[in-house]
Amino acid sequence: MAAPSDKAFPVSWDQFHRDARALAWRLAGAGPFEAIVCITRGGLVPAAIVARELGIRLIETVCVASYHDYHEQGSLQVLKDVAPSIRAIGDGRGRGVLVLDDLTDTGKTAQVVRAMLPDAHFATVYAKPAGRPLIDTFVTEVSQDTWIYFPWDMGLSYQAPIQPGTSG
Ligand SMILES: O=P(O)(O)OC[C@H]1O[C@H](OP(=O)(O)OP(=O)(O)O)[C@H](O)[C@@H]1O
Ligand code: HPA
Ligand SMILES: [Mg+2]
Repeated sequence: MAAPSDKAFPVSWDQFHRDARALAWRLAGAGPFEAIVCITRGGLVPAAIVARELGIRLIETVCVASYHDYHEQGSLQVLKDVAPSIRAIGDGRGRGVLVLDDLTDTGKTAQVVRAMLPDAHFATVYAKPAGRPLIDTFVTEVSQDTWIYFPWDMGLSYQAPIQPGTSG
């Protein structure tokens, strides 16, 4: 389970697009990739952006769920495996396949997918130190006690002024 986070790292759509595009620039020299496997659901968003930038049209999902409640990692469940046709790419161990997720935190999700595709190239937009060794390419590292707030989980809301006792 992820420790309750002290720090918040909010990411806007604009920032996420820029960071995902920066990831695509880094991946451009690491291929060629025949297919993307995105880890749902968070991996669907960077997958769309990276696929567009790198001209990849063969997109597969592996469906993994672990954080059932906010901040709490429950038991990790693989709801849908990688299709045999994608597993068969390259040497049958994932060479030539790009695995994408929005972030790695404890690294447990990446570890489960790495067991399916050991030679695939693993990439995330954000990485925390515990998950970092599992990932080949990422853009921004944040500390383990930081919680990343993605734009698809947020909405506009009132912010109290910094100075206590004053109104906005
Ligand atoms: O490195 P870990 O500690 O395993 O955590 C990282 C995973 O947790 C989140 O997914 P989550 O299981 O919450 O599902 P979601 O993508 O559907 O939001 C995130 O999108 C990563 O896939
Ligand atoms: O920091 C995080 N933010 C959003 N989802 C997550 N899932 C694991 N860690 C995180
Ligand atoms: Mg996820």
